[in-house]
Amino acid sequence: MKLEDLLNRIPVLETLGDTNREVSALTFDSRKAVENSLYVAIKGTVSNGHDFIKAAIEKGANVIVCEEFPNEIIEDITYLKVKDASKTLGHLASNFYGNPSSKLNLIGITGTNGKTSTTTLLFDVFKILGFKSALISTVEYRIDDEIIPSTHTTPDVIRLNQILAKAVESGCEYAFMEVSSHGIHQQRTEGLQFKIAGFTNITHDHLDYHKTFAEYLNTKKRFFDDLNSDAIAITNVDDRNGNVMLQNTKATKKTYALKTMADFHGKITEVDFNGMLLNFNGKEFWTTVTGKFNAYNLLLAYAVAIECGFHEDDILPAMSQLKRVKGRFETVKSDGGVFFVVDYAHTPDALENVLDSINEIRTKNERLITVFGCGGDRDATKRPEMGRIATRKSTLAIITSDNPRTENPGDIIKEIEAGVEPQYFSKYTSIPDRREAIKMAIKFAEPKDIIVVAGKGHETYQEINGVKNHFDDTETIIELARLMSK
Ligand SMILES: CC(=O)N[C@H]1[C@@H](OP(=O)(O)OP(=O)(O)OC[C@H]2O[C@@H](n3ccc(=O)[nH]c3=O)[C@H](O)[C@@H]2O)O[C@H](CO)[C@@H](O)[C@@H]1O[C@H](C)C(=O)N[C@@H](C)C(=O)N[C@H](CCC(=O)O)C(=O)O
Ligand SMILES: Nc1ncnc2c1ncn2[C@@H]1O[C@H](COP(=O)(O)OP(=O)(O)OP(=O)(O)O)[C@@H](O)[C@H]1O
Ligand SMILES: N[C@H](CCC[C@H](N)C(=O)O)C(=O)O
Ligand SMILES: [Mg+2]
Repeated sequence: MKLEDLLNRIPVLETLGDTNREVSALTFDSRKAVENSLYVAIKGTVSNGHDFIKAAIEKGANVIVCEEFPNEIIEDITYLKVKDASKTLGHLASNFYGNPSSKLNLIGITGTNGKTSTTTLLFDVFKILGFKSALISTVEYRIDDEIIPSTHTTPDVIRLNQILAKAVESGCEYAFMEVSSHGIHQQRTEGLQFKIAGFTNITHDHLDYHKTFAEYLNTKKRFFDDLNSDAIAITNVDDRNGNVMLQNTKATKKTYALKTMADFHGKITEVDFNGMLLNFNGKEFWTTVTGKFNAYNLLLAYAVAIECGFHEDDILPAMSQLKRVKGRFETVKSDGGVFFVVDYAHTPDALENVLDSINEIRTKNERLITVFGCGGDRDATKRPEMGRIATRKSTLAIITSDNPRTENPGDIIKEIEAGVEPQYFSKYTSIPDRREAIKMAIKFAEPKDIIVVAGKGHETYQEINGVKNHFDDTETIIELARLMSK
């Protein structure tokens, strides 16, 4: 593509060198620069991309976009100075890939919990309705039936535009994507044109990165602040910060709730391990997707589908056919009658919701055993809170490991234990090896008891010191339950 076309509507403060040249590719990583590519120097969390300008040129980049010109200016290279390189990258990526986000209906979902669930439910509903869509999620990226492995919940803006361009080319009319707070903060969604933005909820997570809850909240809000006036913003007004999200948006505002008045109002009529009987805006339907929190995800998906122009008489029957989302309140019943719930709850709020959902369903004759841990190199303040919640809400909590990464598993466990209240000291035990922890839960369980294995959901690995060893909660449960004939 011609550099002059690529720069269409992008403000440049100062130019050195010739702008009449072809650009073969875009990159923000010097190691991935190729012949005649354009390298954008970004100030990151660990290093500064400006230090790699020379390395990018050595690999073939001949256009450099940066916030400060380097000391050494090389002949035949074009240097463009911009105010904000990250922001500029977003607009360059959109231009380079032909502005794909404006050629389909892009729907972004943000919030602490429920993004993967809601986007996946939407992708599945639209498939049932007969539409081809793209999905960008923590679990996987999809272009209709094609599955692309996921690296980030919200990938970088070049990758995003690549996927969206491919989706447009494949005839997708919709794209459902998760918008993480890291993604917003690092401007990975810059330049994308969202048709609808949805908010699930906001609770404690990622304070290692955002430092304070106020900053985390503000980052999420920025996604709505940046929407165009022709977009639609849908928020959960049962969440105490639901309205905050829409304070400064130019988009049309819509609300959904189970507890309060809202444009989209839902009610749970019945809920058990097999599914839920729900009532959305006065119409009842049954779904096998269960767990109280999933009523919120389904309601947001319903609101999005209505705002896309579909009729409730088409949406609700499609919702009745939905399957559960991988690793989100997935249930397994062993031959011995023990009930397992595998769930990706890795935040205090998510764990509380899962345990509350089960406690509302169970008759209390059965015991609830919770196996969980907390990730290493992630927000450590979640740890004591999760320890407190698990012991408060279960008959027995077994504290174990969940991706220790570079941390010592024993130290993480100690931080979780520190949150257990004295009256519950007898309600927990700690077993660092996750397989052994699940084994202990099964040994302890009697028919009809419920074992929740939380934190890893769909994950198929346990990450220790940069190595991802195969580990799958569901697989381990099935194997151990069979071996132990429970
Ligand atoms: C903390 C964080 O989010 N880091 C992301 C960030 O990297 P960074 O800012 O640390 O990059 P850096 O190492 O400081 O480098 C700065 C710049 O120099 C460039 N560089 C660096 C070295 C070199 O030799 N040459 C070079 O050009 C880098 O490409 C970069 O542009 O930008 C990179 C490119 O987009 C991301 O891949 C990277 O994600 C890391 C791997 C990551 O683990 N991120 C997680 C925390 C994340 O983003 N998670 C969220 C939310 C998860 C959820 O709760 O769902 C997600 O959306 O996945
Ligand atoms: N609407 C919701 N409200 C509260 N908790 C939820 C909700 N939806 C899901 N959860 C809980 O959060 C867990 C993670 O759900 P999901 O993967 O959909 O969230 P996410 O926002 O994509 O998370 P991540 O930040 O890891 O991408 C679920 O396993 C469940 O325990
Ligand atoms: N996207 C989240 C997922 C956490 C999942 C949990 N299993 C862990 O490793 O902490 C994160 O990277 O913080
Ligand atoms: Mg997710």
